[in-house]
Amino acid sequence: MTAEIIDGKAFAANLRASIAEDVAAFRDAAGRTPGLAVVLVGDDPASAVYVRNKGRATREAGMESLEHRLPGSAGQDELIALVEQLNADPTVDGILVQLPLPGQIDERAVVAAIDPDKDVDGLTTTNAGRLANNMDGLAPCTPLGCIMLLKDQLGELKGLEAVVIGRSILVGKPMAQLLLAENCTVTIAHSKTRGLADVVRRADIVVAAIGIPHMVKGDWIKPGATVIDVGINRTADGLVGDVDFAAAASHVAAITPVPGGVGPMTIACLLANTLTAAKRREGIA
Ligand SMILES: Nc1nc(=O)c2c([nH]1)NC[C@@H]1CN(c3ccc(C(=O)N[C@@H](CCC(=O)O)C(=O)O)cc3)C=[N+]21
Repeated sequence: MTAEIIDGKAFAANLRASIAEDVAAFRDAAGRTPGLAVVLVGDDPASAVYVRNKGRATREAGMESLEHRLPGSAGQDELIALVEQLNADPTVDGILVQLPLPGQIDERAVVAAIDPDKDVDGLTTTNAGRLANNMDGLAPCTPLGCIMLLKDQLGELKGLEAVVIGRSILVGKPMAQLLLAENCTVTIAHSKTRGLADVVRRADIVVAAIGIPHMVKGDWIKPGATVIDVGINRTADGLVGDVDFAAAASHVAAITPVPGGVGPMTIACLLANTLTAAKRREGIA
């Protein structure tokens, strides 16, 4: 058996094209263009590349990209003042503060300042609470993209055993919530989980979001399982995921590659969330 390689890049390209059509319809209905503000503090080169890619994708979808840069020495009050200015700006539908932030800034305080209805990263406690309560809100982009790939691959997810490895606020926890909303039986495993290999062996769906290159071994994964690899690790061998891809690919049903899997979906879902936020602000379904 050879695994199907899930083409996240192609799926994301289709999604972006369909968002671009919806953006055009939004512009006709609302008489304005949806806007995404991206805030970058400092000059970390990897963050600068991500921000540039997000800006390009935003414009390609026909939306306005507003980029704000603050020096790495910026204070927390200065950053929060910028967030509040963006909250009040009627042309801004989505606000993304690129993480991580420099050490002198409390990320939690900055995220808490974002208007939850513009929180296109889904990081505020309000949006986490909405997700936990099955209310309309904005869910984090990476888990949203993973769910789209899983539904496309498997159709109905009801009753499947899903194991999420990782419990971050950005990926692991919201991923588990979204899988639960799809009626999966969900286990969240993490660095302190005992017998991790045997926990993972139960899974029909494995979502790996640990941040350790090739930590998940091929023989941890049940034959015929579907594997979503969220890891993006820069190593001497280039960009690799959290799953030992070659070993898993021999017996799983389907697996996302790194790069070209989840990463492009994250950016496409950021655009989707921005359009969702804009429609809600305009009272368009
Ligand atoms: N507030 C905030 N929100 C984020 O969503 C956020 C963030 N901060 N900080 C950094 C991480 C990282 N991130 C990625 C998005 C897309 C790719 C992506 O498209 N990756 C390509 C490869 C890119 C490459 O070659 O480096 C792929 O996997 O195919 C990767 C990483 C979003 N992040």
